[in-house]
Amino acid sequence: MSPAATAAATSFAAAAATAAPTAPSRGCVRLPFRGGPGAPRRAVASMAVSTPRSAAAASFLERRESERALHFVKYQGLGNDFIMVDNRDSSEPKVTPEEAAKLCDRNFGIGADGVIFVMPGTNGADYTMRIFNSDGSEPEMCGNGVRCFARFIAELENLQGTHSFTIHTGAGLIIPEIQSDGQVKVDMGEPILSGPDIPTKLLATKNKAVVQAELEVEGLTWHVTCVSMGNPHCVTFGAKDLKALQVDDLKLSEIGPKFEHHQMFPARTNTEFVQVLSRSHLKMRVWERGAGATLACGTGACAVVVAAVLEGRAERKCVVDLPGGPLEIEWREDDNHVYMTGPAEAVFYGSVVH
Ligand SMILES: N[C@@H](CCC[C@H](N)C(=O)O)C(=O)O
Repeated sequence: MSPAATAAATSFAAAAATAAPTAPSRGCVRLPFRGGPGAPRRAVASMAVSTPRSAAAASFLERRESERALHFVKYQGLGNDFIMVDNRDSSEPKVTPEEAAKLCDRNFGIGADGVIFVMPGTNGADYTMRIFNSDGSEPEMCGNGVRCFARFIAELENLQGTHSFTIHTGAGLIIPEIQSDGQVKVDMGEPILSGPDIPTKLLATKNKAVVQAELEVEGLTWHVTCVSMGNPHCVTFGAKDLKALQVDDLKLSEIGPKFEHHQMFPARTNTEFVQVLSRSHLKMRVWERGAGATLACGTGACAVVVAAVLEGRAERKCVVDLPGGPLEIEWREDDNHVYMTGPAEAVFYGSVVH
């Protein structure tokens, strides 16, 4: 994927700026916003552009019509942003991990925390979700991504109102439900607590789970609880001999990678740093495996509530504040499933040529 083959809205802006004036009845290149300020940016064009066309406009149109054009919609869930690709016609992702990394680059590409593919269902599920992180690695699951996925399906299938889907993921079957207010509630399944299955080499400390285990990072002994929501998470409320974490004070980009690549995590790890505001209100920052500091992490927020319950710090139903906004998380006692509720919205439509 050539970095020069930038998002269509960018190319489109250039094309529109240089296109010769046209009579409205013959069509015009219209830029791009429909609806109010909150409405998604849509690179919308009436394509009957009258001659003469400028070179920029011509090359834009050729690229747009090329068979190699990849159309995408950018979605975000609490600022965790994804390039969504309609991949319903194939079980092979339309872009490679290397291309995904380039697309996610915030300077030389579109910019995103990951690329998500809507694929045909497998194992009886309605759809399959695959995702590449912004470094090109492939995680098993993505909580904010699955909310975006549900809203993207509704858009593709032109569905209005409440709907739920079964989605096959690397973490098993995940069930998002679009609610009447547009929020998406997701049955995220059961947390995995056994060390080798997370995976972590840290030894179990409590009923086969790794709870408040000691982990040496940067000369400090951190207390960590490890949880998999299909993907691995290391949750910490602080280090020995330090007072309670003030998450805003953390130097995340320095400390985050030390956890991510720690030898105790053979598949690397996502790490959540958490401050307890009350027994039903937590505040966290996240360093994501393969994506770095992001504004939100849905699986991370679920892991945080599970860890807080295991450590006796919080109730099973909490609001979790992330830099991008709050998520409602509940770890239900009756079915052992974790439920996550939060927003997801389309913010940008475009195309790239690869
Ligand atoms: N942001 C996501 C998690 C994405 C995957 C993660 N980086 C990993 O490698 O496991 C979420 O909202 O859950």
